Amino acid sequence: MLFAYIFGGVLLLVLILWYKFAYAPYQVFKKVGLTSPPTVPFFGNSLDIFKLTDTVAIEKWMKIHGKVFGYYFGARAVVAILDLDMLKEITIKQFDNFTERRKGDSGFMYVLRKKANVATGLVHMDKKNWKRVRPITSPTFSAKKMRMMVPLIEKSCHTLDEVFSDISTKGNSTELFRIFGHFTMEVILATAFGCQVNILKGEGNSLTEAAAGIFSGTAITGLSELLCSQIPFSEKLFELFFSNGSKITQDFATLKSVAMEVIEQRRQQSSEASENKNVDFLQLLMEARADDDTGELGPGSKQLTDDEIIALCTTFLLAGYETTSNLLAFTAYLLAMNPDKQEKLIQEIDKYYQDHKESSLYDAAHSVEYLDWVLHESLRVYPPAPRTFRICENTCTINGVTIPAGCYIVIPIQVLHQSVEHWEQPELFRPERFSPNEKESHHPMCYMPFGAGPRNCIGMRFALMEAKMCLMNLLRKYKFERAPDTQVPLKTRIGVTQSPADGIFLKVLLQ
Ligand code: HEM
Repeated sequence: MLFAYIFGGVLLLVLILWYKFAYAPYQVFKKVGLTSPPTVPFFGNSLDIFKLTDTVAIEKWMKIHGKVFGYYFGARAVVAILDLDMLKEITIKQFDNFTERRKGDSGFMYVLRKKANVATGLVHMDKKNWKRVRPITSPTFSAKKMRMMVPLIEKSCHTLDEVFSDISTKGNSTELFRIFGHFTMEVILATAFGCQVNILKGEGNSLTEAAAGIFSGTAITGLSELLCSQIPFSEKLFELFFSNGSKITQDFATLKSVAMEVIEQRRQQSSEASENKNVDFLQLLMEARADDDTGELGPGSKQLTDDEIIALCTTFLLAGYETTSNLLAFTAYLLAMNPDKQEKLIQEIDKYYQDHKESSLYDAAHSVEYLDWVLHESLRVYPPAPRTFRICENTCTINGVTIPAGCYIVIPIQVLHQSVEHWEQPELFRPERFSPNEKESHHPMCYMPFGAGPRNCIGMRFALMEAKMCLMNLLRKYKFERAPDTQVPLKTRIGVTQSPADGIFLKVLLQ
């Protein structure tokens, strides 16, 4: 009798587990007639994603299931969309139903932020808060405001020049991804945290260490999302595991306390003459700040709390540092591998300076058209953000496809950029694709390195300005050359961003 009870109990438990982890989550697409690859209990299709990366897995599934299909990341239902008209509906026309990108109030990063008391930044912000905060933040990225930050970027460009001068005399190949990483870290810490650091010259401090620590922590976000999708109490486990004393929690806390200190200092200096004022994101966001810092601002409020300012600056660091260093490193690689294109760019730069001897770096960087094409083509070949997401708020039907409420939509940027349907010989680096004549012939939705619609990358203008100034300064003097240890073809690592898997080894030569 006892045996029968135990057997019955075990059977019931197995049935419940099977229903919870192997059956119920995987009915979403069947109900609306969307095809999806076969699932593995608990994991859904995530094992393929861990093995291949989502970009490669989507390319593989697309060949079987077409331009719109579903897959499961753990228990999370994700719809992959490669149909350009549908993408336009989702990112632009029906934006109000697809405003959110990812659930900001779950996962490993959320737990860390919560522990360090750092609020959610723009990237993961929910619809209500995003609708209030984005319009306040957007003006800080206007062309006029960006220009005010030029001196901060120029400073790091000059230091980078010294580093390159040193490298070029040695004549051997150098790993450039790390160096560009130091450059973009310096720039973002100066512009977002108001802190002048000299990482390019090998000087670190608690802030640079904290920023680097947070980046190493993002490596486990995929696994944490899988657990959170299946097991609701996973966050509690993370909270226990990453105690207040853990390194990464401390790193978040360091960023917060540095930013808080700078805010306090600036407030004390606020009575000083306005020409002494620092102009950086922190300052611009502070000027949009509420006097009454209760944190209870209404939906129409045009002001930010201190917590929101710090969360935004942390987001700028997370979203802007690695993406821009990837762009610079990939561009250097592509120029070295395509010497004719590099030669043309150098000639265009020389020609510009012959006619404008006294030009500022900013003006030069924005006047040489070919540099713009080169960067756009580099972003097409190796998009630093290889995908982005939206969440479907209410069940809807677009172009005959029903998308259930709560589903994530993945926009596979990298796959779109490499599609033979949209690009002739997509594997070739051909900046001329972005000349005014050719540009018109592309559907706007097949190229979106900075995303699309009202929730696109807020830092696009800043990233392009920084990359242009950096390359313009370097290519006046130096050129990149393939070395015996340059990896061909280049292997990339696709995590939160796409980066060179083993660095970028190139020679840097004086022209
Ligand atoms: C080459 C460099 C960069 C690339 C390729 C890039 C790419 C992207 C992409 C694809 C998105 C998602 C857009 C969407 O879902 O439609 C995004 C969002 C975002 N990016 Fe960038 N980004 C870059 C640099 C920066 C910089 C320098 C900053 C800040 C200073 C920044 C801040 C942000 C923020 C805050 C968001 C979220 C916007 C929102 O949800 O309203 N990014 N970026």
